[in-house]
Amino acid sequence: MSSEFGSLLKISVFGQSHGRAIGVVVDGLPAGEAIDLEELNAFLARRKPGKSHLSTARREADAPVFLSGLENGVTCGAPLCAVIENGDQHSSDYDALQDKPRPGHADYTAFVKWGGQADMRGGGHFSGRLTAPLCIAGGIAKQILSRRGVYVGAHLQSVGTVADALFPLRPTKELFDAVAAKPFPVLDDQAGERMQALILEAWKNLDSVGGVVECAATGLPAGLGEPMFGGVENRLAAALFGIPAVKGVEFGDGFAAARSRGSENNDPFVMEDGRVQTQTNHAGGILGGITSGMPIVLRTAMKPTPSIAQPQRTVSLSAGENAELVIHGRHDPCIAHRAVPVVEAVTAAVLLDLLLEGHHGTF
Ligand SMILES: Cc1cc2nc3c(=O)[nH]c(=O)nc-3n(C[C@H](O)[C@H](O)[C@H](O)COP(=O)(O)O)c2cc1C
Ligand SMILES: C=C(O[C@@H]1CC(C(=O)O)=C[C@@H](OP(=O)(O)O)[C@H]1O)C(=O)O
Repeated sequence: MSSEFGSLLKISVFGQSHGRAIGVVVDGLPAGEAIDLEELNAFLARRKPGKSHLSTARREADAPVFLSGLENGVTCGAPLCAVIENGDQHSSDYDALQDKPRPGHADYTAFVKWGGQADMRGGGHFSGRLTAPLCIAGGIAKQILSRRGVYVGAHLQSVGTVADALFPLRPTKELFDAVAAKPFPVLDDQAGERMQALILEAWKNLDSVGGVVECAATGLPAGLGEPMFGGVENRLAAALFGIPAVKGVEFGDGFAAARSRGSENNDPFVMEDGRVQTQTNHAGGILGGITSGMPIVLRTAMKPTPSIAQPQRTVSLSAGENAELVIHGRHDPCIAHRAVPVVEAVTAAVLLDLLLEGHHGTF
């Protein structure tokens, strides 16, 4: 199934942006885990639409209802199912798009694949809206991981050409919490101001802008993962590319490593506190697909929002001729800042799955 990922921890996301509800089934959660619903709701609120002029004007409560798997706030071992009702759909915004696919969105490919049956209102099943249930699963995974000393955090590393600082060599839980508490999730607030100005400038010009999310995970043991196709990078990348608008994933220095020398890029091993560690972390905590015990560091490149309000060239599918398209509706002028908790969620889900494998499904 294409909307499902995971090995022992299977996460299946369902629904369409303008359908009645969206939701998630999480199978394989260890039993007996208390889930702090206040903390989970605060996590979901970080992604929620309609909070400011920097995001889509669609307003949703994003309040999950748990149908199974959670009894008195504790996981019971059965598959957990949570749904979020959709409440603020403006489906008429999408009437004209049935015939004229939006450049950069999935309208055309969904039309080809599903023979014109695709529900593309609000992006349908391809919508960024589906990242809300993903955050339910990942928010739960984050709580289970943090109880075991594994912390996952992220920040907006760039918008357009404006860059935030990078995470330090050893990011702490306190740093992750501090960024998560900010209305705009950056390390350097001055860079954050410039990013926000850039997003507004793009929006005023009926345009959109892309960005990069940097994510790190600390506290993982060395030795998780498999070589070749079962590597930690492979597993993370496969899931991260499921987030709409992700067009690139890099680990450690990623593409910059290709411009560096071995003498710069190798991370020297040292004994510290009786453990093998590395002095630098160009590898992003993964060697040969297997965790080294250093923090995992990854970055996702988010493209600029495809739905922009300027006139664009497209085609009329019914007439088979070129056409012009002007999109009316409520869209994010930038996706990347709202994707920060989503990248955390997906990373946490994959890492919990990997840890469960090492512990035969329970730990
Ligand atoms: C949190 C989030 C919000 C998004 N908001 C919008 C939006 O308002 N308008 C839009 O056209 N695309 C938006 N997208 C991106 C589209 O869903 C995505 O580009 C589209 O489904 C095509 O998938 P692809 O870009 O991965 O190829 C959003 C994505 C995410 C993750
Ligand atoms: C609703 C959310 O984002 C939506 C993601 C999205 C898309 O095409 O991905 C398009 C917009 O949908 P609509 O036209 O219905 O307002 C966004 O608002 C959300 O993130 O919860």
